Amino acid sequence: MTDSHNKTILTTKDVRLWYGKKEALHGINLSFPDSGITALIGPSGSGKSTYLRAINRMHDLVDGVTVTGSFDFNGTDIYAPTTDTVDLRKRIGMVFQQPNPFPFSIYENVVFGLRLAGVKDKAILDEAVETTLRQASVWDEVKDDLNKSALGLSGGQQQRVSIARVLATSPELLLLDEPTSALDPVSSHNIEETMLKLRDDYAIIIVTHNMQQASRVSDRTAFFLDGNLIEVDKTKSIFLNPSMKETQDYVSGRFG
Ligand SMILES: Nc1ncnc2c1ncn2[C@@H]1O[C@H](COP(=O)(O)OP(=O)(O)OP(=O)(O)O)[C@@H](O)[C@H]1O
Repeated sequence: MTDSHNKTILTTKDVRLWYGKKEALHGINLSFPDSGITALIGPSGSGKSTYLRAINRMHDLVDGVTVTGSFDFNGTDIYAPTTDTVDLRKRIGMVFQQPNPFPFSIYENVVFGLRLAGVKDKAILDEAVETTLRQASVWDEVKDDLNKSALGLSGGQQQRVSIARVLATSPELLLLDEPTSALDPVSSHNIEETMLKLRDDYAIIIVTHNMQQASRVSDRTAFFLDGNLIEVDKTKSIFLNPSMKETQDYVSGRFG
């Protein structure tokens, strides 16, 4: 939750980002508590995903992107040249719109990051598999099929296995980029239940187009428009009593 005893896990200041010469983020100042869910909402092209991807340096993989500003993650300067991005992405896990299991067994998907980190002890791996699949609310559905291919699962199950894979490396922050937009309503509901289960133990940032989803799951909501952060507040305030006219227009469906 986001009450006053929360510590801040991430502080971003004056974040600007250019795709080539085009400035897509115009100076975002936004901080996040160490637990609870923050939803990023706003019309298409407002910069939500661009901002989210900047947090774990996903833009490093794309030519021509320039990022400036400060990103303080629990004392780590995310963009310092000495920051190891592999380690960073373990600490800041990301779940994408399309479930993206590897073409391996369910078990091997979940332990992928642990194996990369050199963990070999089968008891530790087994325990991580059960714990994270339970956290991701998919254990009961897959426990008898751990050695079967993850590609044989439904989209919703694949997405929850992807969440377990991210949880297995003990992240401090989870980034979810429209995690339910490719899923049917029942699978989306399952993912929302999973998020609600995780919110006390993890800091979670979710980009969503679905305003009902933002209002159901998030503690705080940040409204983006044209590469600017218009306002951030408790989710109830954003939906019922926003400070800014642009937010009011968006949440009442007047545009976007
Ligand atoms: N790889 C890219 N190259 C050039 N411009 C890009 C790229 N990705 C995004 N943009 C531009 O940056 C701006 C912000 O896009 P972004 O995808 O972050 O918005 P968004 O709010 O997440 O939108 P959506 O809800 O549609 O995903 C848009 O003008 C978009 O066209």
